[in-house]
Amino acid sequence: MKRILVLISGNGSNLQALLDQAAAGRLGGEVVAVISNKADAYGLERARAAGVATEVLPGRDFADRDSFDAALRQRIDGYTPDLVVLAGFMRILTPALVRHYEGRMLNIHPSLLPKYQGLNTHQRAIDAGDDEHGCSVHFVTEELDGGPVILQARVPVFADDDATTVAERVHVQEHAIYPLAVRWFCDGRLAMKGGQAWLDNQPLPPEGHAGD
Ligand SMILES: Nc1nc2c(c(=O)[nH]1)N[C@@H](CN(C=O)c1ccc(C(=O)N[C@@H](CCC(=O)O)C(=O)O)cc1)CN2
Ligand SMILES: NCC(=O)N[C@@H]1O[C@H](COP(=O)([O-])[O-])[C@@H](O)[C@H]1O
Repeated sequence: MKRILVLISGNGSNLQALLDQAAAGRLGGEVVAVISNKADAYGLERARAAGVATEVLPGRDFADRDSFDAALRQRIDGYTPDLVVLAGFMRILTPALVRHYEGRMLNIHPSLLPKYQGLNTHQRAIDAGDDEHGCSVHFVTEELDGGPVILQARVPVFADDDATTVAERVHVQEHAIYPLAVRWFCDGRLAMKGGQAWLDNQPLPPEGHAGD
């Protein structure tokens, strides 16, 4: 059973999707701990309700990004995870930390990468007049939201949408594709090699695995 550690900063709906799949025996691994950089993250309640260990590491307790990441690495490694999953973890990670977990750290990003790296992606898609938007699961690399894409899901954007309605539509897709990508990793089907995502020993295209 692979050991999965999840990093959060907020609501934790993606964490909940992972917990639900794990409880149903469909994740291929167990969530061994949840670490948040925000003490008020509701995702911590979700983890506790599932009997999963939780820790809080407030960014404000550290003088700089390097010292925070050094402490975070120590906390993470204490759980000896096979996979580290960012699920709404809202901190940019230092190159040293990313290198330590490269190939075994995933992120869910609320856009069709490489479009809209960074924050505020739903409003940016609306402001651009996009009629399609979505989410991407990718390996985490030093380049912010620039890691190789594993899986994407698309949603329509309607004229009367706002950032909240688009976010709700994207969340539904996130909760489907993230557990799938994590399952692929836990089953030994997914890897990062030469800066590319590979599934079943085949390199994935830039947009990730095409839906079935
Ligand atoms: N080195 C990397 N770090 C992180 C990656 C990555 O691919 N490489 N993915 C992000 C996740 N993310 C979007 O998916 C993201 C998270 C946070 C930020 C950001 O600008 N954070 C600010 C603080 C914002 C806040 O506190 O609200 C910061 O850290 O200064 C951008 C994108 C996770 N990290
Ligand atoms: N750049 C990172 C980022 O914006 N991630 C996004 O934060 C949300 C977390 O929701 P959750 O806490 O309910 O899982 C998700 O929509 C995820 O794509």
